[in-house]
Amino acid sequence: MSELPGIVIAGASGRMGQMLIRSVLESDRMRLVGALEREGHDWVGRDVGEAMGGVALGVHVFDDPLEPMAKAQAVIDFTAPEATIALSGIAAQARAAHIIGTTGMSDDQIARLEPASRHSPIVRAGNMSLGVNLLTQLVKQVAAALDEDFDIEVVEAHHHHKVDAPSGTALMLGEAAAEGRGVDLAQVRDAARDGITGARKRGDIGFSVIRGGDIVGEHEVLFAGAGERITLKHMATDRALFAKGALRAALWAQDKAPGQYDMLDVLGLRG
Ligand SMILES: NC(=O)C1=CN([C@@H]2O[C@H](COP(=O)(O)OP(=O)(O)OC[C@H]3O[C@@H](n4cnc5c(N)ncnc54)[C@H](O)[C@@H]3O)[C@@H](O)[C@H]2O)C=CC1
Ligand SMILES: O=C(O)C1=N[C@H](C(=O)O)C[C@H](O)C1
Repeated sequence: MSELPGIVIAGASGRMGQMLIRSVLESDRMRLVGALEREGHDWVGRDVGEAMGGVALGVHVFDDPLEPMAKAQAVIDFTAPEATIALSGIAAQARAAHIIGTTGMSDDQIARLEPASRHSPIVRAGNMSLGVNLLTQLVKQVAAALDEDFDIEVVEAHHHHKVDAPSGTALMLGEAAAEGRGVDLAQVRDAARDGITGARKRGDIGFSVIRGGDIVGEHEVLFAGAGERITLKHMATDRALFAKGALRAALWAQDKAPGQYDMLDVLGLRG
C-alpha cells in the first residue's frame, strides 16, 4: 500500500497554522511531515506537538523549508504574501502541491506565483470554505440578473488581529459581482470612503470593513435598489471550516497537472 501524502504546514504557530496541524493529525488520509515558521520565531527547532502544548510528535518546526519539503507531497500555507511567494519556488522544486490561504497579496505578488505553477499545482483561495465558494456563485448570478439600478456593497467583519483589508473573501465576492455584471472590478472598486466623498457613483462596487474582537469572519453582499434590498450573507464561526477546505484541496491536488487552481475547481462549483 502506498504511503499517505506527507503534508507540511507553514505558519505553524498562527491561528490557522495550529488549526491546520490539529486537522492533519485527526485525518486518516494524510500525515504531518513538517512545520514551518519564520526565521527567529521561538518555535523553530522545537517539536511541533510540544510547542503547541501537547505531546511530542517527532515532527519539528523549521525556518528553512528545504528539509521538510523534501518529504512532502503538499504544503498548506496560511502565512503572509512574501513568505508565500518564497515558498512557491521551493514547493515547485519539490514538485509538491502548494495550497495557499494567504490573503492580502497584490496583483504583482500574485503574478510572481506563475513560474512555480509551471512545475506543480497551486490552489489559492481567499476563503477555503464550501459556504463562501457557493456564495460567490450566488452573488455572480444575482449580479447578472440585476442592472446598475441596484448598488452593490460588500461588507466584511473580522477579528482585531487581521492585517489586510478588504479581506480576501470580500475581494472574491466583489470579483464575483463584477463578473456577473460584466465589468472589471478594478474599474469600479470603491474601498476608501472618508470625508466629503461626493454621491455614490453609479455602477461602483463598494467595500466596508469592520475589525473587532474575535470575529472569525462575516461577509455580506448587499444589492440596494429603490424600495428594496437583497442581502446574501455568510458567517464563519469556527476556523476549522477553512482548514477542512485546505485539507480537501491538498488531497484533490495530488493527481493534478501543474497550474493554478482555486476552490471552485476543488469543490466542482465552477459555473
Ligand atoms: N483562505 C482562507 O480560507 C483563510 C485565509 N486566512 C489568511 O491566512 C493568513 C494567516 O492568518 P492567521 O493564521 O490568522 O494569521 P497569524 O498571524 O495568526 O499566522 C500567520 C503565521 O505565519 C507565520 N509566518 C510569517 N512569515 C513566515 C515565513 N516566512 N515562514 C513561515 N511562517 C511564517 C507567522 O509567524 C504566523 O505564525 C492571513 O493572510 C489570513 O487572511 C485566514 C483564514 C482563512
Ligand atoms: O484573516 C482571517 O481570519 C480570515 N481571512 C480570510 C479573508 O481575508 O477573507 C478568510 C476568513 O474570512 C478569515
